[in-house]
Amino acid sequence: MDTAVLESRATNSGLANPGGRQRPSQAEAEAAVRTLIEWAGDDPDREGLAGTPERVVRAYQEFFAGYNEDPVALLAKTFEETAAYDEMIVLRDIRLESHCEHHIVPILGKAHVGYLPAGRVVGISKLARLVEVFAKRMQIQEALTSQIADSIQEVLQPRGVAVVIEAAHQCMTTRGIRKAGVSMVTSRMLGAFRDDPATRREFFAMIGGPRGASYES
Ligand SMILES: Nc1nc2c(ncn2[C@@H]2O[C@H](COP(=O)(O)OP(=O)(O)OP(=O)(O)O)[C@@H](O)[C@H]2O)c(=O)[nH]1
Ligand SMILES: [Zn+2]
Repeated sequence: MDTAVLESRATNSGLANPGGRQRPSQAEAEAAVRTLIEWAGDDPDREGLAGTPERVVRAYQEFFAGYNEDPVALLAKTFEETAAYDEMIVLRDIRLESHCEHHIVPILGKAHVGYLPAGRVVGISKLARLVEVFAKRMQIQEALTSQIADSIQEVLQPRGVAVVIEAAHQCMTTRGIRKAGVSMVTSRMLGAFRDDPATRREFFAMIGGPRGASYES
């Protein structure tokens, strides 16, 4: 399948970079941060805060770098010389740092990604990079989970994909209801992982089952 077809399929599933709209300039973004500082009740011109708008904008560039990345291109390079390996491939305990789209505060946790190859495999680091591409956007955990699984299914067309995410939402732990220690668990099972209970069980055995919040929340 050529890249154009893959790109259009990814776009149809809402996977492509949703940017495309005209972005404000860096100066406009810094001015917005300055407004928030004033709104919070502090003086943006005092020494400690003078460089803060610029620093916050730089931090946002890191937090939201995923809008500049293309998940389809990331998975495009595959290998077929696998000695006919056709068992499950699982990358577990991928550190996840995202931001919730409702409050723009951190979501911290772990992702586990598995698939059953159909002839070709992808470099294992690419699975972790794929998690990053979608995590470094404003997210809800359900969409993040689906986007990771769906892009692997669309691009690699394996016999199945499984994604599990366990994460703490700081919008629940540090504000609002303030329930520390709560984690949210989401999963997306496609192909054999959805249809075959034994495959699903094998995957959960390989990731050790959702193991609770062993990350900082
Ligand atoms: N389903 C889902 N909900 C999320 C996620 N991240 C944050 N939320 C929730 O999104 C909801 C937003 O609800 P609102 O009532 O609009 O916002 P709010 O008044 O700040 O809500 P509280 O957090 O309850 O104070 C909250 O219940 C959050 O807990 C997520 O990844 N998935
Ligand atoms: Zn939130």
